[in-house]
Amino acid sequence: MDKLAIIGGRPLYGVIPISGAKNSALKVMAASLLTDKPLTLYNVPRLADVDMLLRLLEQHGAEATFDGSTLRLHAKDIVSTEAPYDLVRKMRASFNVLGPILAREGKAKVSLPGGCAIGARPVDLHLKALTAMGAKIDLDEGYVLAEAPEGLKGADISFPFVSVGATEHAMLAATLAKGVTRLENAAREPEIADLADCLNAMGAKVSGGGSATITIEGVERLHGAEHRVLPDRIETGAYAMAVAATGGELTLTGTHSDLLGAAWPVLAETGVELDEAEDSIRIRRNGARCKAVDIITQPFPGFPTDLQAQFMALMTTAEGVSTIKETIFENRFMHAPELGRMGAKISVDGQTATVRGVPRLKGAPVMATDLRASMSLIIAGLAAEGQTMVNRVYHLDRGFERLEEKLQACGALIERVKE
Ligand SMILES: CC(=O)N[C@H]1[C@@H](OP(=O)(O)OP(=O)(O)OC[C@H]2O[C@@H](n3ccc(=O)[nH]c3=O)[C@H](O)[C@@H]2O)O[C@H](CO)[C@@H](O)[C@@H]1O
Ligand SMILES: C=C(OP(=O)(O)O)C(=O)O
Repeated sequence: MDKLAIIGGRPLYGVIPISGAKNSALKVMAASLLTDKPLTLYNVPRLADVDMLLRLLEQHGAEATFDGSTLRLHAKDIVSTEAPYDLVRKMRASFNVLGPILAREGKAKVSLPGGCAIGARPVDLHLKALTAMGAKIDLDEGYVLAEAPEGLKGADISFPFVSVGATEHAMLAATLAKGVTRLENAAREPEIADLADCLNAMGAKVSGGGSATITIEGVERLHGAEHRVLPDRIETGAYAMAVAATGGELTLTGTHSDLLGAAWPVLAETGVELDEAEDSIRIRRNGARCKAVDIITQPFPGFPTDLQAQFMALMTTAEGVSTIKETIFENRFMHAPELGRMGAKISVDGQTATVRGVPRLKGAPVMATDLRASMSLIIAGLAAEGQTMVNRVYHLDRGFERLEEKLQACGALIERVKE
């Protein structure tokens, strides 16, 4: 298992190009199963999760060609309606092939999903949405068996709470349903609007993507299209927090501040200097320590749960006491004890962590527990005095494209140790 060795305590200076968003790329890739015509996607990040989903799509019959960050997918025929455990268990988004296969073929058998172990993460809202559209759903030996031999039909679906995955799943399935589907209390994450744009380019009739009410008028068939994946807001926020922690100045290109929702004003409150141009943002901290700021994770446009771990790393050396409340996932503080190994003062009580800032962390061996937690350890390692060894970096490879290369170009001493 690879490790990352970091010698910390150096400021970051330079330019980091932001990749396409993993959490959008995976959903628009699943959309390719809705049509027998080619879908060309630009700005697709080369990540372990993308490779894993490609293997799943190929198993269903899609042909895939990757050229740089351009991915061409062509699911001319669906040769298998079954998504096996081994290809679905590692990643949440692979479950979203269920809706497209069911909508196109009238049946699907998909393993229950995996993904980061940050909570129970049931899929009841996904299944209720598909059931409301007329699917007959059974669970058997860890698989969801879904049938809709006459096709799916439009439905009014009101989600009891916001779910990104369930909103996307319902949108994907509803594009080919007979009649109109209305989603209430839909997730408003930027990736939802991106998926709606991609589906519309394919001939779907989706309106309201990115708002709490989404309407999908079903169409007979979808066609080929080209779509550019939006920038990764979590990668953007993570590098912004990295330079806030180490000091220095980074320009992040191919991204913009609107994607960060509440994380942008929160960063400003910590005292870092923020600037933005049309297609880039600049973050600078020289001298004074960051100030402690309290946050509560919320669905977009609130502070994203996927940046909570990275923000906690920043707060470990801030001036003052910060409280961090996690409201989306019940088990997403696994980085706290790891940060503690480096001298961070964090106490966790249920869903709230209290971080008492210390002037400096000290490098230590630490264990990455999930994707975003891993990035928090990288940030802490970059800011800490001495060497940090981050174990289990395969989590990072799921979601941060060319991480070492991007950081090395800005002066970080970070190396992959192959084992
Ligand atoms: C691949 C991908 O895009 N993953 C993102 C997606 O995950 P994901 O789509 O899994 O997250 P959801 O928004 O669905 O989850 C929100 C909450 O709803 C619960 N829930 C969800 C569905 C359901 O059927 N029943 C249920 O109870 C979850 O356990 C969680 O507590 O959004 C999360 C919230 O922004 C991000 O952290 C993940 O990075
Ligand atoms: C939690 C994440 O991924 P997944 O939903 O696949 O576990 C993530 O992207 O932070």
